[in-house]
Amino acid sequence: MSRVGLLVLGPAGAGKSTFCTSIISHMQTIGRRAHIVNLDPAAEATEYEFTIDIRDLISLEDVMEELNLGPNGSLVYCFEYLMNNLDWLEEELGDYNDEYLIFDCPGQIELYTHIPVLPAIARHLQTQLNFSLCAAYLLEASFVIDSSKFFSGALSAMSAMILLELPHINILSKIDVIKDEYSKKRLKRYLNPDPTLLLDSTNETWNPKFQKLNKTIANLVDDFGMVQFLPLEAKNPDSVSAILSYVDDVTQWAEGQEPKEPNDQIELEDM
Ligand SMILES: Nc1nc2c(ncn2[C@@H]2O[C@H](COP(=O)(O)OP(=O)(O)OP(=O)(O)O)[C@@H](O)[C@H]2O)c(=O)[nH]1
Repeated sequence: MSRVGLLVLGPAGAGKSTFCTSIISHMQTIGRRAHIVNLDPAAEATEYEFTIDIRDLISLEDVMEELNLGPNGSLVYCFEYLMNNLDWLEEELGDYNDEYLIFDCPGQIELYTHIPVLPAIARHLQTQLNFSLCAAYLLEASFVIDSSKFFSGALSAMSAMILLELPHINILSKIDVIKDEYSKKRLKRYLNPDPTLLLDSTNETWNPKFQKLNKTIANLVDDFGMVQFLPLEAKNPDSVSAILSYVDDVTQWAEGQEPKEPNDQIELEDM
């Protein structure tokens, strides 16, 4: 039986660590064992202790100080160091066989959208350590409910999806922040959006000379089927549970364990 791992990705402040701790709470409630693997060498303490912590291998502060690098260069160095010391990760993961491992990743999305370090680590987890992995890409709902920002968010999510080549779900986080009726209506439109329709409102506000480019991007997003986002309110156990059951479906479907394509949309009313 393979081990299950969820890679939690997304820009800084999208709510990744909060989501990870909410998963642990949920798992405790349903009597399933889960652990956080912290892959952020600059992480701050969270409600739950990290079971495995990259900072036991290397810390961002040390790299910045010793190599005189800035924060981003140091982060890349830390990941390359991890890549060259995968036996450390292998040893740390050794004892957790039938448990759920949640990999909390750094918010510097270039680690999974530009350079192939995290994809290489994911590949190692799959091929050498027998993991079934799924990637959850978080974007803040309040950021995305604007057409031009939607496209930039969707492109970053798509870039991660293409580089990682993992079963992938997109999540709109912090939906509880969206309170007024007008924004709630907009949110619904963005959970299962039609990129070509969103294009119309983008073109209204953008310089006409970009219309052809906007159309090409909308078609690209449409073609890749990057059109579904799941709503998340991290402090709402029903919301976390709905996402985890979706993750299970996506992972099992990708593994060919269940001939069922997970395409049922989680409705805001379900939560
Ligand atoms: N209202 C609300 N706030 C949230 C939610 N999830 C996270 N937050 C808040 O958003 C802020 C950032 O959350 P984090 O979980 O630290 O975000 P992160 O993506 O791990 O951030 P980095 O580690 O910097 O990449 C914190 O103040 C959280 O309390 C949510 O569902 N609702």
